[in-house]
Amino acid sequence: MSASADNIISVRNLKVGYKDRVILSGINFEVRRGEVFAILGGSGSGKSTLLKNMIGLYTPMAGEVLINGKNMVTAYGDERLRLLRSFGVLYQSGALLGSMTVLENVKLPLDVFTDLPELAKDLIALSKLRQVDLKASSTRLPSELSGGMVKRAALARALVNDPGILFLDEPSAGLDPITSAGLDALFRNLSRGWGITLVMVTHELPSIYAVADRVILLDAETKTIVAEGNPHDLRDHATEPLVRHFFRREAA
Ligand SMILES: Nc1ncnc2c1ncn2[C@@H]1O[C@H](COP(=O)(O)OP(=O)(O)OP(=O)(O)O)[C@@H](O)[C@H]1O
Repeated sequence: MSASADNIISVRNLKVGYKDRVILSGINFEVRRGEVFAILGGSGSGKSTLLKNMIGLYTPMAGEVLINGKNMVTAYGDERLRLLRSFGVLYQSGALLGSMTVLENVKLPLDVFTDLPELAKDLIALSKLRQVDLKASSTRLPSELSGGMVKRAALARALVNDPGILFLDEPSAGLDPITSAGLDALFRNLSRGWGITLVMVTHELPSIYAVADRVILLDAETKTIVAEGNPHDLRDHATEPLVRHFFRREAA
């Protein structure tokens, strides 16, 4: 089997930053189909910047982001649109529209990208709400939901186009540990049960150990990746002080 057959995302020699300020360079890694991949690092190490460059919100200074073999950086027109539709994104805030019900929020991408009849859109959106265990709240407004429920509703919306890849920016930010653990279980189910590839930015160690198959650790000082691998292996076997410290800071 070729090394690339299982890779759904390849990041090659990526250099990212703002104006002429380089935040990260020499970034190389692969994300394997179906895995939960976490981008880790201290505050300001460039996790969100890397994610935003991967999903096409920013243009890298150099390098490639291949998604299903297609370069996100240079894709334009219909090819770019197809690439954008091949993944979902869960933003940190959830970004639900306050004046719309949960169901209407989840349907939004179908309104934009398809001309399906309303009934079909309702059925698809309801099936996604069931997938995240939120079907009973479909007629509620976002203001009537808890923080964890807002995340689930936003997740249903990110899943509504049946993406093969889901990008998540700090999905547990601001949630209590129990709600956060519930979301982790949902992420595991999306990966193991539905075969969706998850790429998440996080610094919640319990979540990392609970769901991530592989991780990269970014470092603001050297502006690059300082460790890559399974988080349990890195915790138990890493010898570099910086890496040991990151993975053991809260571990028993
Ligand atoms: N829009 C922007 N314009 C200029 N500089 C930015 C912008 N966004 C982030 N930065 C800078 O880029 C660096 C990396 O920020 P980034 O938000 O990617 O880090 P992070 O690892 O996600 O941090 P955190 O965990 O605190 O969210 C920081 O020095 C930050 O000040």
